[in-house]
Amino acid sequence: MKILNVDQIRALDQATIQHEPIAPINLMERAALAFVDWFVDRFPATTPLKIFCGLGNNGGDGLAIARLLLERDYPLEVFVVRYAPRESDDFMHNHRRLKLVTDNIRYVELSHDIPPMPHNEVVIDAILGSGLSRPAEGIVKSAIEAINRSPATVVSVDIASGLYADQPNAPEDVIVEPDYTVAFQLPKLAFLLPGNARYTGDWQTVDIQLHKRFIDKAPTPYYYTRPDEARLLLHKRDRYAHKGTFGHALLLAGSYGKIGAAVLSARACLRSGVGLLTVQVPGCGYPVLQTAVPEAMCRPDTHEHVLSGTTEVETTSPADFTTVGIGPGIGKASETLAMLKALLPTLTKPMVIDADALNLLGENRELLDQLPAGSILTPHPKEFERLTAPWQNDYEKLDRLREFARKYRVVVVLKGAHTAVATPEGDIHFNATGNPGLSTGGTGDVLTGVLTALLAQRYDPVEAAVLGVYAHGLAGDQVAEQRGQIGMTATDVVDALRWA
Ligand SMILES: NC(=O)C1=CN([C@@H]2O[C@H](COP(=O)(O)OP(=O)(O)OC[C@H]3O[C@@H](n4cnc5c(N)ncnc54)[C@H](OP(=O)(O)O)[C@@H]3O)[C@@H](O)[C@H]2O)[C@@H](O)CC1
Ligand SMILES: Nc1ncnc2c1ncn2[C@@H]1O[C@H](COP(=O)(O)OP(=O)(O)O)[C@@H](O)[C@H]1O
Ligand SMILES: [K+]
Repeated sequence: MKILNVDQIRALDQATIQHEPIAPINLMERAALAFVDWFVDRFPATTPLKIFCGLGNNGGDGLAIARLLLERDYPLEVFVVRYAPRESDDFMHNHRRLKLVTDNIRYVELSHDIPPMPHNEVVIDAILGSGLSRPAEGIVKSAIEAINRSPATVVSVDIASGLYADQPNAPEDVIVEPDYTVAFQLPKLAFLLPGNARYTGDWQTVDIQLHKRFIDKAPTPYYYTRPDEARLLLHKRDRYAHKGTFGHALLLAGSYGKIGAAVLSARACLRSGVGLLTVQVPGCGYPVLQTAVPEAMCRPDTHEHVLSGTTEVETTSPADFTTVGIGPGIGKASETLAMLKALLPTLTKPMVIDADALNLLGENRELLDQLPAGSILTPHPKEFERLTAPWQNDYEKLDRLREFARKYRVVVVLKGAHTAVATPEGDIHFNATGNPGLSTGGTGDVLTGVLTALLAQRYDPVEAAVLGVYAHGLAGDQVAEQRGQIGMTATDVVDALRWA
């Protein structure tokens, strides 16, 4: 699913109006109906409502929503926040329509016009939408502050009032902090950024049948992966396949005290369809790995505590494996850095790089040029910062991410809520699955195993990253459903991986 910027959304609106064709006021009605369909499923018709409307089209939506909810017998009051002398045409049209069915419209011009909003009420926020062009001030600011102070449940129409859809807000900006946002058709880029979590609540999109061909043609670097889109990426298994079909992966993982990372990664790799797996661990990890993961072959490093790259019995060289995954639990010993330096120039096929392997790259940036094209890097934000430089805000972070992926021709999986997968072409795919239960040690090691398995099966690296991140988050969601987020462990996530 594409994410469009505000100018494109405006153009999309116009394209729908012209090509369908549909009158603007009827498109607004369709949007209001879609909101109301969402709303009535969640809040019974006895819920007292206060609907705050601005003077633009977001306010027009609010007025139409008010009329449609009155038809469904909700007890409600409408508050028009009158911050300017100018109203949009469709606002005025809906204002006239609403006045025909209720006298309960009040005007908020001064602070004392703002009503109390007790905890049993629902507030619908339709003050400002995607047309926000400057920070909220005056009575708009006061209304937003009052909404945020109130214990009522808040639902924002299209986007929280005061939040920019595709550019950074200043830290001092006053923005509605909703419990829910119901957005029209497409998510806004702002919804996917960690700094905006307070300003989106639980957000959803509702379909208002905007012009599909316009969306298909609109250029954008930003995508949001829906479950059906992710599932389409899954390769079918050939009836006559054998284990060679699914590749032989080499995982370089673990150090003294962190052999568990190697175990988790190896188990996840095996649960993600790899044909054969060899794991190289420091000598001390050999009995652990052979016992915990009997399906994997194990080659012990000659070094007892860290990876140095040499093995007792010289076997296949890393370059001869279908792919290599490196990083979970490896630490940053000088021997391990030496191994990485020797390894990179020998590899040509895309590989997976995680954890301390990324930190070693950050400290030895000349190595970045040696990464095989199409490799997948899986930093969390701190690791990504070590690879680049600190950023001022989430938008700058996205720019960094796109630049980095383009410059080194790699796929960067920036982990966290709505993990962002940046491609060598400079696109970013945001993930929809996962939950804060995954914020527990070892889940990143699991992801490395998953991605290594997909590269071994010869998935295109971008598809591997998008699909792997989706499946990993989905496993986390399944665990959360069965046993809750708080008790989730990385092992649970491995066991919940499903590929169907
Ligand atoms: N696109 C779609 O698919 C559909 C969109 N729909 C709906 O339309 C909404 C977008 O509508 P919109 O463009 O009228 O924007 P909205 O935010 O309501 O008001 C802008 C006005 O407010 C003003 N203004 C700006 N900042 C301000 C501030 N801080 N304080 C005070 N004023 C401020 C601004 O002033 P100006 O910048 O012109 O000076 C302008 O006059 C969208 O979110 C959705 O709800 C649906 O109905 C149908 C399908
Ligand atoms: N709040 C969250 N929502 C969704 N996914 C999350 C959240 N917190 C963490 N995760 C996921 O959990 C994993 C954590 O990886 P990482 O930080 O490397 O941990 P570790 O190194 O301990 O395994 C990543 O895949 C990340 O996307
Ligand atoms: K709003």
